[in-house]
Amino acid sequence: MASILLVFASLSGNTEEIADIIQSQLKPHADVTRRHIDMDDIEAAELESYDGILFGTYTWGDGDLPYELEDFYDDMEDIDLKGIPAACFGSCDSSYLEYGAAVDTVSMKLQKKGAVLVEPNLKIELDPEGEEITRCEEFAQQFLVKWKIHLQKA
Ligand SMILES: Cc1cc2nc3c(=O)[nH]c(=O)nc-3n(C[C@H](O)[C@H](O)[C@H](O)COP(=O)(O)O)c2cc1C
Repeated sequence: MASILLVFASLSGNTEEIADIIQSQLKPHADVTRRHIDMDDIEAAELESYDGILFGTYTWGDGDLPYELEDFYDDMEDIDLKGIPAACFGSCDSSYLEYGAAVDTVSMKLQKKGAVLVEPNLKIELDPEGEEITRCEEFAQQFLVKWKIHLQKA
């Protein structure tokens, strides 16, 4: 079965909740490896080893990356993700000017390193509730559809 890396940074658990919903959708269709940056041991080079990447992050400071993601992000400079389908998600807070900016930063980096962004960035207001849960499920389902098409072409 083809493999997907579900990797995320989450301090207070909101991005992790989004990751949980995504994981529940992916599970029957792919071999999913889940990594919590800061809690699990993961090097940026590990991103190269999967057939697909789902990357989640919350936003800190003034539209900044979380501290625990900074080294990982810098190390991404030295990897090659050529042609790997990817998508990004994260919990955000609309009371801040730079809404979910870290999600955009990470997705730009993935693309710079050659990954193919197959879904628009998913930004969820704080913890997913009601309609937002459906948006997370649809995001995962859409990713799967495009990911499978991509694998067939490769
Ligand atoms: C000091 C601080 C700075 C933040 N800056 C931003 C920001 O610039 N943009 C944004 O969308 N959210 C910002 N947030 C909100 C967090 O991203 C939000 O609380 C998110 O749900 C945390 O996700 P987590 O539960 O996965 O850790 C900030 C929160 C704190 C405490």
